[in-house]
Amino acid sequence: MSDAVQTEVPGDAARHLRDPGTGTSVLVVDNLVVDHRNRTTGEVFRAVDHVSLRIDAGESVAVVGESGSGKTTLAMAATGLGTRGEGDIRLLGHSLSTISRTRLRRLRPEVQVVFQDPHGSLDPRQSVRSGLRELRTLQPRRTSWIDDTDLLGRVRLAPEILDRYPHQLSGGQAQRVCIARALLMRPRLIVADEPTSGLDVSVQADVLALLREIRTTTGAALLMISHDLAVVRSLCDVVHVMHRGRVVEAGPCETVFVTPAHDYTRELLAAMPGARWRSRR
Ligand SMILES: Nc1ncnc2c1ncn2[C@@H]1O[C@H](COP(=O)(O)OP(=O)(O)OP(=O)(O)O)[C@@H](O)[C@H]1O
Repeated sequence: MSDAVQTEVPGDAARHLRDPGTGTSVLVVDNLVVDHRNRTTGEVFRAVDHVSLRIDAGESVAVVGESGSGKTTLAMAATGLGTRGEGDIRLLGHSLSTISRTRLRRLRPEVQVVFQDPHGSLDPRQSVRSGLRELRTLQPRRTSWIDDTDLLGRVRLAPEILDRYPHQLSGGQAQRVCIARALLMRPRLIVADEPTSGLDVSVQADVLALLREIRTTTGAALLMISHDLAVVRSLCDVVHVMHRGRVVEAGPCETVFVTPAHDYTRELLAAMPGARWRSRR
């Protein structure tokens, strides 16, 4: 597999993609193409168009772009959770095109996804406690490192939450429960798909701080999907800017936000002036 470079990724920003793999990559995506077919008309829509990216252990990588640019399709295909597509994907050292179903199943707990709608991610019929019990039954060894009370403490929730059902939780509490469930699995990669956009502004910063803390304390890599450059700025090392299925610019956040090379990135930044960085030098 080559370390493919998007030809349209400019100058220094491409360096991250050109660097040879260090052997510690949790995810390497090479030239991914994903098409969606409209079931009624049969029309094919290219949602991801020859995209490459790499996430090393402990690294925090963002994919930004407006709604419909293909971010979620990319993340789901790259982690083996969505439409497979064409191209080479190596997840935790395994090629998704040749991996056996059994091995992929074993790999699943290593990749945890936190979605935009926390209530939609939780089973409404299960209390928090019974939801955690179910995960523990499925993965007894992996989950034995922490008890429920300490786990909730890690996401700053009181033990009383254990006996609540999803409808009895605020959006922020429900998202913390989702993060706790992900954390329980001791994942090597957390995919956060717009994890704060469904939440009140007042709790968004808390959830971001929590994700940052979890990254630091567990060493898990993070793939952050967002249309919000301020969120990316607060959490990520590297950003890939997606536009109509293609990565138009990629590189360290500071480089991309201080000296954006592509018109589309400049438009995104102009729409959100607070996200623009001044050089730290
Ligand atoms: N299952 C599907 N079938 C057909 N088209 C799809 C399917 N899933 C996504 N699409 C289309 O693919 C394109 C990319 O969608 P995707 O959800 O990946 O974008 P996104 O950047 O994550 O957008 P959003 O932020 O709104 O979720 C969109 O035009 C969407 O309508």
